[in-house]
Amino acid sequence: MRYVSTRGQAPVLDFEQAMLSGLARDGGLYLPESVPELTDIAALEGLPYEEVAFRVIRPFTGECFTDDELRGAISRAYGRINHAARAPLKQLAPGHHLLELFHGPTLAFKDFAMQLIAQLFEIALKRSGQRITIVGATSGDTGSAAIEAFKGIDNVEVFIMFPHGRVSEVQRRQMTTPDAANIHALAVTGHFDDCQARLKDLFNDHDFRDTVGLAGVNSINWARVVAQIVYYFTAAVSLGAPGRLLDFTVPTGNFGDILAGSFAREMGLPIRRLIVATNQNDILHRALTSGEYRVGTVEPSISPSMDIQISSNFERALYLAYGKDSGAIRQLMDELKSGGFTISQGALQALRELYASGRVSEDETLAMIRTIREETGEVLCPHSAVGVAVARQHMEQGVPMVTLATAHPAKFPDAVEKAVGFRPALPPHMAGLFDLPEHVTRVENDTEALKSLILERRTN
Ligand SMILES: N[C@@H](CCOP(=O)(O)O)C(=O)O
Repeated sequence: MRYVSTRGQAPVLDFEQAMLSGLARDGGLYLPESVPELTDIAALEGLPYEEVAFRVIRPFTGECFTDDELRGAISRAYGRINHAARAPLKQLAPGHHLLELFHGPTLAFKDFAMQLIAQLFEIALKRSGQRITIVGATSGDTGSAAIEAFKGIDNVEVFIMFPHGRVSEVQRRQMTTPDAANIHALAVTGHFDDCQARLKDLFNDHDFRDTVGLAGVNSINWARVVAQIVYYFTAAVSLGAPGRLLDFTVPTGNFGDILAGSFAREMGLPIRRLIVATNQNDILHRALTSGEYRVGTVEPSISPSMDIQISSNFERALYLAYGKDSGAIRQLMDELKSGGFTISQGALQALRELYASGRVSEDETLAMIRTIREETGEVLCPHSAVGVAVARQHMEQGVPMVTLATAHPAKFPDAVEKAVGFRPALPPHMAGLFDLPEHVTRVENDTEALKSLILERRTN
């Protein structure tokens, strides 16, 4: 299996090289050259999550990992998800199902990919003896998942940038309280897009990149996306796939999770539509409805993990919609530097054949948390509530809808309390979170300052 960059000017790599590279050297994102078809989808019915994961991921890894290595990594990763089904499906209403992705150690869907790639990184680095520096940008959930997955792993130093004052207190404490020598939490002055832009600056400085052995664990890393394909299969098969069409609604910020759904469809899963659910930071909804991808100001919201305007993985969706024309993608990404671009009619039509979208205000999000609590007793996190609200706008008779519940409500107690009048309890393994000392460094939104800090702090 070979991986190519969306911008067409970086070396073609295998899975392990693409995983360890993160961003391609031409600034693009890696994608598989072709997508393997999963032939016997019906046979997945009733299999343990780990077995489905192996069957879905295996075709993407090529010769990079033996079957035993991959099975071992999967089993260690998902052994940490605190639910027998790993990604349980709950019925919210007739025809509407919630896919709970928050039973992992950091209570967000990010654990599904992060736990696995940490295992794969460890195998690869042990083999090569290479030492790497992971730098990540987070609006709240990716950072804590990365820290939890990579803390204490040999040969890996981790720096996570989060926007100062713009993540929930639980998310911040998850990143600042781990006391591991290889972890560095950085509170950046600015918003998530600033953090992600600085991250790309670091990758695009090839001298710095090579000096520190830079690696990325955001969903710019293809390995993140591939691990997230799995739960589309487990959910769909338990609802009757491949014999039944279905829709998924995905709370969306950086477009990685929903993009994974598009690959599940390419592999043969009968997904009719993937519905992008956004909060007031609605660039994706605006792009899909108007064809104009124009960057606005990032507005803080009660669903902070989706407070994103420049959605990294949309580049992969555009590459596919433009018929893999990397020249066109280079041109669009150039225009993005001055604020945005117009999607061509052909590409927009291709995108709309698969994606629909909706936007939910802050009040609608709170109202949906309340409504679902009243109707079902379930308490949703604000991101999942955005998803459920948009899903309800798009439901069609006879087509089951699955909404991804991306985080546990206890990560966002202020928003939940505002909606339903109480603060959900953290699970027992996180009970001491508010008593632990925090370790965090304040950093300006400045690439050179970041480089100096990383060079000074790294021990590898
Ligand atoms: N919503 C994310 C932002 C980064 O997304 P990623 O999927 O590219 O890592 C977060 O919570 O950090």
